[in-house]
Amino acid sequence: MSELLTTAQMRAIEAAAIESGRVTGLELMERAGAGVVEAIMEEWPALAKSSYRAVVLCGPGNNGGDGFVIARLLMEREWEVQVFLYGAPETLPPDAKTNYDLWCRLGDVLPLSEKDFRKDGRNTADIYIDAIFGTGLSRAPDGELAQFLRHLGGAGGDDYAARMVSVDAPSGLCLDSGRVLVPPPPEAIANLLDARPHGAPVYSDRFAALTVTFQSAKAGHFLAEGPAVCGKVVVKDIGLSDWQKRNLAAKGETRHPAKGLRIPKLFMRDGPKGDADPQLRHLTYDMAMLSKYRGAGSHKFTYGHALVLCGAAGKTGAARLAARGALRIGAGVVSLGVPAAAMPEVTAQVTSIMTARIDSAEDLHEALKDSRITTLCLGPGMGIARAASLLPVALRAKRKTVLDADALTALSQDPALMALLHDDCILTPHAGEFARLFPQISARLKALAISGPAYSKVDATREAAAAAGCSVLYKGLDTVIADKTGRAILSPAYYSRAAPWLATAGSGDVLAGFITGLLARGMPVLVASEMGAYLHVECARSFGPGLIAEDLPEELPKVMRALGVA
Ligand SMILES: NC(=O)C1=CN([C@@H]2O[C@H](COP(=O)(O)OP(=O)(O)OC[C@H]3O[C@@H](n4cnc5c(N)ncnc54)[C@H](O)[C@@H]3O)[C@@H](O)[C@H]2O)[C@@H](O)CC1
Ligand SMILES: [K+]
Repeated sequence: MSELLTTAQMRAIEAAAIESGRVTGLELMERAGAGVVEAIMEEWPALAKSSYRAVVLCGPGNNGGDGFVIARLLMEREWEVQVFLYGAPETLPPDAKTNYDLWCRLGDVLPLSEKDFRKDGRNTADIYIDAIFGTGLSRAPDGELAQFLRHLGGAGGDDYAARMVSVDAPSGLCLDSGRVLVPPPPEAIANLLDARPHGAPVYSDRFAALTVTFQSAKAGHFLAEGPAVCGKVVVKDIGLSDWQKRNLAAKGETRHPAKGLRIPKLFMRDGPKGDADPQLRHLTYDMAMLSKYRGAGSHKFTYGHALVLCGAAGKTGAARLAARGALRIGAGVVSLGVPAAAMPEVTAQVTSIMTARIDSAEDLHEALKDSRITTLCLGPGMGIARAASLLPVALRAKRKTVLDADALTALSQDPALMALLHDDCILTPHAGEFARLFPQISARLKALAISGPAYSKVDATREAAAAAGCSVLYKGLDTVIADKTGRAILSPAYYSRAAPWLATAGSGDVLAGFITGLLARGMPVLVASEMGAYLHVECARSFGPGLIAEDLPEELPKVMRALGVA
């Protein structure tokens, strides 16, 4: 598990390092600039072999300072370098000003305007360095600056992305939320053409080929539009790990010792955003959890009995998928709670999964007298009316409970049901279900972002979990899982973990099943949800294109073996 930092945390860590006297801001800036040059040469080895032309676009803060360092280091490699500066040199912060002065001994600086850039910069460089804004972006750029950034982002038809290297972030991207703060052109707002998710039809897609960030990735690289605009993200160590660790330890948090164990690449950050002194917590889990609940000679009920409530005849596939997922991931026993009329259909399709006739709330009440049923799953293919009628009994039973699909719609229609949610529930909405359950939170997330740090999917999921009084897994390529205390985990299916073929009918049902199975094995809700989401993507990646939902549970044994699960 690696942590994502917020921009405030990054600033705090940098400040602590500088205060310690062991490193100066100027040294950090030099390391950052050198890290970017190194990343460029690693990405395009041919560029290391000769001298080329670079255009470096510097902004008014320390991101711009990094830009001056990069310009100087490239010139030392005998590159031809053209530098533009947005803003006045006198107002640069001290370290950036020092590097500006150093650069001025080597070359010119042109004021950054779209006109000058078009004249002197456009299409003339092998590499463009975008060092306009990094973690300090505090509001939506406007006027000419916004227009220029849109131009860089491809709005005018020029495409710089293949040669663009962004320092820390594509300028205009909020590194806390992954939202592009650059507003759409006025005419697009006027015409309400702003139809893209997160309200930013701004950068045509990819802004940069490569984004080089420092010390640790930031949440914005993985959320919302971040992955689309960043290209590839490379993290360069600038020697702040001592302070990063101390920053965490100071909060009384410890990292789980992952001795020799393979830790899945998951990203997590914690603590209320915007805090002067935000918290980062480590979730103490690793893949050993998957082995932990499997002991030789144990009885099947040791691993829990999960009950998946099934829908009407003709609609039972979704619950069967969930049940299969729960069984494959290691629940000891999985039963489907089936209406009488659907029983022939279900029994014709399942073998190791048991069935129980559950037509009514009374039937469910009876079934739950069996205390060995530790976990419930409601929603997939259930039908809203059946979900609404079974939910009161299911929720009052206070078992570990996964609520998906129709159960979420039923919940959203009845505040009395929402009030029954408890600590051991996990809601797994996609964006549409999330909007039905939490309309105000969803509207805030979709609104045009005008200041940074912008409201993020992490914020929204935390707020939803607090409002619902249980855990929430907000699905998407940037899945976020949060519990009501604010612990949050980002489980992205991006970059090296991209699995576009996971967007297939029934895939969400299998995810609900995976989480159900892990809960049945005794894992805490947040851990089960996170691991379920992680394994879900791993199964899709392992299977590859052509995947259908049925394949996901069947891929699990291979994935778990590869992860070293005993
Ligand atoms: N934090 C760290 O540990 C390090 C940071 N470094 C660099 O420093 C950057 C952060 O520097 P800063 O905090 O100076 O922030 P930035 O350089 O990202 O931007 C801040 C400047 O932009 C202005 N600004 C913000 N939003 C604007 C808008 N919408 N329109 C016009 N002006 C706007 C601010 O007024 C300020 O002048 C990082 O992204 C990174 O590139 C590196 O030098 C190395 C170490
Ligand atoms: K930048």
